Amino acid sequence: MSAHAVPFEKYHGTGNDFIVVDADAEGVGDRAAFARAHCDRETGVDGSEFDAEGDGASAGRRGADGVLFLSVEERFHPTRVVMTLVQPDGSTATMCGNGARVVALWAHDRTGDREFMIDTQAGTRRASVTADATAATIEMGEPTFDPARVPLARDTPLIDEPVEGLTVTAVNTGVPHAVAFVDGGRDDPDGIDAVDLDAVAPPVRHADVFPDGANVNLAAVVDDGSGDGPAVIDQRTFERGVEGETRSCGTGAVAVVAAARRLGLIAGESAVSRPPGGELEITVPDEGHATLTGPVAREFTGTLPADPR
Ligand SMILES: N[C@@H](CCC[C@H](N)C(=O)O)C(=O)O
Repeated sequence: MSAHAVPFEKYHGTGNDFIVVDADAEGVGDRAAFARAHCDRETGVDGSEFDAEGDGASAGRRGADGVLFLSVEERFHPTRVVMTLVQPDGSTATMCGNGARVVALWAHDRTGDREFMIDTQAGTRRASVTADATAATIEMGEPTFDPARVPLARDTPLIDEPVEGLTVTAVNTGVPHAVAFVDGGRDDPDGIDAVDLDAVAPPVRHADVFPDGANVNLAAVVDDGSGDGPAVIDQRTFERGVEGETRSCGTGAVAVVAAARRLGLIAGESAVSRPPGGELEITVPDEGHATLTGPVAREFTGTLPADPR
C-alpha cells in the first residue's frame, strides 16, 4: 500500500453518499482502484475514524456510492466545477443528480458562492445552493425517451412494456433508467418496500434491450397531484455501477417523474420523490431542463491511501 495520503471530504445528498477529492490536489494514479477500495460497504472509508460533522442519512455507514473527482475553475462567472464520478465498480458515470448537488455544496464550502456551472459528461448544468447551505438545486437537462439516446437496442421507445419480469419505461436523464410503477407506497406492507429489488432489478439492469445497461427504479404514486400540492411518489433505485440499491438517486427521481408524466399518472410538472434517504423536489416541464432540489450535507473529512492495493 502506498504511503501517499489523499485529502478527501465525505458528503451526501438524501443518503446518496460520496467521497469528494480535489482533482487538482490529488495524487490518485488509479481512480478505479481507489473507488473500488474506499467505496466498499464492508471495508471502505469509515466515518468513525474521522471527525464526523453531521448526522446525515448516510452517517454510520462504511464506504460510499462513488468518488467525485472535482476541479474548480474560479476564473469563470459563475465558478465552473468539472465533475467526474467514479463508481464503486470502477466505472465512470456520465451524470449523477445527487452527486452534482453535492458538488454545488462542496464548491460553496470552498468559495462562498451560491451559483455554479457544473461540467459533467452529459453536459454543463447550472446549480445553486440555498442561503443556509442545507439544500441544492441542479438543472438536469431534458429527459429523453428517444431509443437512440436512452440507448436502446431497438428503434422505438420502450414505454410501459415487460422486460425481464418488470413492466418498465426507459428514459435517459443523463444516464439510462428503467422505471417500473408498482401498487402501494411505503406505508403499504404489500407495497414498494415488499419487493425484493436486489432480486428483480439485475435481470432488467443487464437486459439485452439496454446495450449500456440501466439503473432500475421502482415507483409508487401515492398522490397524483390532482388536489392541493404536487404529486408524491415513493421511489427505490438499483444503481448501475453500485450494483445494488442506494438510499437515493437523483437522475432516477427525474426519470420516475418523467415516466409518470409520460404515462399520465400524475398531474402537473412538479412532484416530490421519496427515496429511502429523504425527499427530493423535481420539475419536468414540457420543454427545457428538468430540475432536482433536495438536502445536501458534509459528513466528515480526512485522508485516504492513494493506492489502496
Ligand atoms: N446516484 C446517481 C446516479 C449515478 C449514475 C448511475 N449509477 C449510472 O451508472 O448510471 C444520481 O443521483 O443520479
